[in-house]
Amino acid sequence: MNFDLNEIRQQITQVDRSLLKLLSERHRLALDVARSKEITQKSLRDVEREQQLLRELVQFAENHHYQLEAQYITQIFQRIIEDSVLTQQVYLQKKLNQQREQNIHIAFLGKRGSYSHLAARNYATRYQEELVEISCDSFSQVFEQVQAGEADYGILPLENTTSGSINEVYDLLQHTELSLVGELAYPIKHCVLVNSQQNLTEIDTLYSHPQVIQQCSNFIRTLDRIHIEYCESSSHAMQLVASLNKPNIAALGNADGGNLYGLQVLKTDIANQQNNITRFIIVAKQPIVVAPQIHTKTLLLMTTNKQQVGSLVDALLVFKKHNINMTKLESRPIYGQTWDEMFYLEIDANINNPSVQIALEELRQYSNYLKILGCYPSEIVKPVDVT
Ligand SMILES: C=C(O[C@@H]1C=C(C(=O)O)C=C[C@H]1O)C(=O)O
Repeated sequence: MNFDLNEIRQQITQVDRSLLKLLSERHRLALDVARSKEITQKSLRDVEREQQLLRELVQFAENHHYQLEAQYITQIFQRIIEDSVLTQQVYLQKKLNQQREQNIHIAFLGKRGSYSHLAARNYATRYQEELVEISCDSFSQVFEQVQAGEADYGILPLENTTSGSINEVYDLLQHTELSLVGELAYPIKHCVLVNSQQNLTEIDTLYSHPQVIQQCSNFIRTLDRIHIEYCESSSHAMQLVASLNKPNIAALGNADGGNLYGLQVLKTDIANQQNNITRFIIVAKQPIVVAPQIHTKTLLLMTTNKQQVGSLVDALLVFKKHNINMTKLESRPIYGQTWDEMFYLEIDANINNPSVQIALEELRQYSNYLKILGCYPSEIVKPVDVT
């Protein structure tokens, strides 16, 4: 038995490299699968195959006495499968929409290090593009930059698992000519960021964006006599705290962003909910076509006839009749029309599918106004249930 730490660590490094090599091999095979499905038009996701695969892996480990927990195996392979599905999606979408740009200009709220910036980086990486950053001061500026052709895409947060819908973005969608072309789920991990390692009790002022403050309200309530300074974005807050360089102030933001401004993490994981994820949408000037093999979502904007009793129910029943799953229903006031409401409906559907087109035609009978805001690949890969 060898107990030399350096030597054992060298062996671990070797094993990790072998794992990486195998992961890259699997990644390459996923691309071959995508090419095959491009020809056969077979659905990209095969839940039965995934379940079978996971069950067999757990059984295989058990038969070989690997001493690895079933849950551990399942979680790791669910993550691997997620990468495989998204890799295939990107391949099919790039082929179909003939994206040839070397780099993509993405407009986002805030400065470098904001959550929107980190999500934009993620989106560009997923599509294997070089990101050209276009930092904006407001959500409306993100829309304007894309409209003006300064940016290819705009990235905007639509909802968060802790604080819910981002109304301002929903309202801006009411008036835009842009189309939704994608979505992205980004895990949000809020931290307290400071200039130097001080004690939490020395802090009397917190700087951040209102959404972040709301998402960390339980933690903030535990602090004595704290003053809140609202900022345009969490990155503005981080930059301000870094430039003021005072011991009594802190920014709430993410560790990666804080790092860009030379801030240190004083406390991590301060959000009310551990599972704090923001769903971003990606907007562009032109709509995209989504390959039929891909799990697709469509966002609709609709008003119903208020004079007609049960008009919203009638509208929603159209989806039931056509076996279309609705993933979200949101309502927002219409400015200038007191008590009138605009409905946002997100459905699991591809508008190029003839049966979906029939359903949308039927929906028009129950709506005064109906607009397709966009049809886009769902980039949220729900893990299969293997219990
Ligand atoms: C790779 C495939 O595509 C998807 C990804 C899977 C995987 O990575 O193992 C399994 C089934 C599909 O949901 C496949 O169909 O085999």
